[in-house]
Amino acid sequence: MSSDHAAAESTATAAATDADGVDDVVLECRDLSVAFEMDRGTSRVLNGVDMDIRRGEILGIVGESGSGKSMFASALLNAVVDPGTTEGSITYRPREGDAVDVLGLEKGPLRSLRWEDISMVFQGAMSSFNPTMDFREHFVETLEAHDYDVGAGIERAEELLADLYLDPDRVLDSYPHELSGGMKQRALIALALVLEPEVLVMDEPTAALDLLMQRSIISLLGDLRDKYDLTMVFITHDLPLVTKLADRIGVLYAFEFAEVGDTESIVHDPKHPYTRALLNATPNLDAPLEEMRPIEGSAPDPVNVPAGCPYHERCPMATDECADVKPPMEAVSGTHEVACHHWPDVDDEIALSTEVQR
Ligand SMILES: Nc1ncnc2c1ncn2[C@@H]1O[C@H](COP(=O)(O)OP(=O)(O)OP(=O)(O)O)[C@@H](O)[C@H]1O
Repeated sequence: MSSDHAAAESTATAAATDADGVDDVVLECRDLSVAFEMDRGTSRVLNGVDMDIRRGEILGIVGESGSGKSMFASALLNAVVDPGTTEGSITYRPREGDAVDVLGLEKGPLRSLRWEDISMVFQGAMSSFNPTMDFREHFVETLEAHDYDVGAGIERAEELLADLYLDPDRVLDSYPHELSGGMKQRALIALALVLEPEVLVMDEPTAALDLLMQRSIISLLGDLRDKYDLTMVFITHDLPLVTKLADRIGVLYAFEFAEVGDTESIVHDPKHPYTRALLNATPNLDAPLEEMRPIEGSAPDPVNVPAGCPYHERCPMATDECADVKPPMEAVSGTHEVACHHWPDVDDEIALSTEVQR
């Protein structure tokens, strides 16, 4: 790691070094911010985020609605919509070749990077299929637009569709309205992988599906990661769902990471009061209903994030210090970090009422 990176190691990045000390980072975000200028002020919808995404991992990103999850996903691909501005840096380190400054790319190379290196399944993307084209035409169009060999690409599409437990011939010859939601979503994942990207970013990919289909797609994603050596970023508001898949989890609160750690630590030993609240508010079929605690208050407005710790107005542990001083990210362990002044006391102060099943 170069010296300019070393300075940031005390932030969410240390948690990206695995137990063996391996530090093979595929996407490195530093001081990443997204802002929109509004009549009533600057809306900072991602606020100076540091994150290292390790090659081959599945990173889950969770948080309430409006916490900045989709903005983080869009920023990773330098795909924030106008008039939003993205600042900071994102470095993509391919397996082979030079590092790429994602935010500095011109239009053409950025377009290639987006499908060929870092691919994305956007929220609600299922409805973006062209209803007048069958799935074969969708695959061919994507392959041709990137100058890929169509024959070889369709073979890969067939393999991917089969990996996703779909009948390749049937899907390729079907129109979007002829497939169920679960089948369409799997076809979309195959399309996102047809150009052999190294990283797949998924924003709420299973939100529109029933519970059973969600669970089966989750297990298929794990298989795909292993087979194709993928790195995945899985964005969701559904903490129990992501614990079934992710190696690490980043908890976003008010456009910043409140806590980042290996999944075991986040689920069984969370140190941020917000993560505890999120877990305690999580519906769990095995837990008694009276143990569920909705999170009181509402998420901050991006134009008016409170000073100090952004969570202090909702936090049962907040003190004057929390209102005045923003807590830095601190290491709980080599794979777990939290931004809270009072994390050493959280075990005594906020009980975990429900046990999330992994
Ligand atoms: N085009 C836009 N212009 C201005 N503000 C926006 C725009 N798109 C989103 N925002 C704001 O950015 C903030 C973060 O939104 P984002 O979509 O990232 O949240 P999220 O965590 O993904 O929520 P959800 O789970 O509801 O999708 C929100 O306050 C939202 O209102």
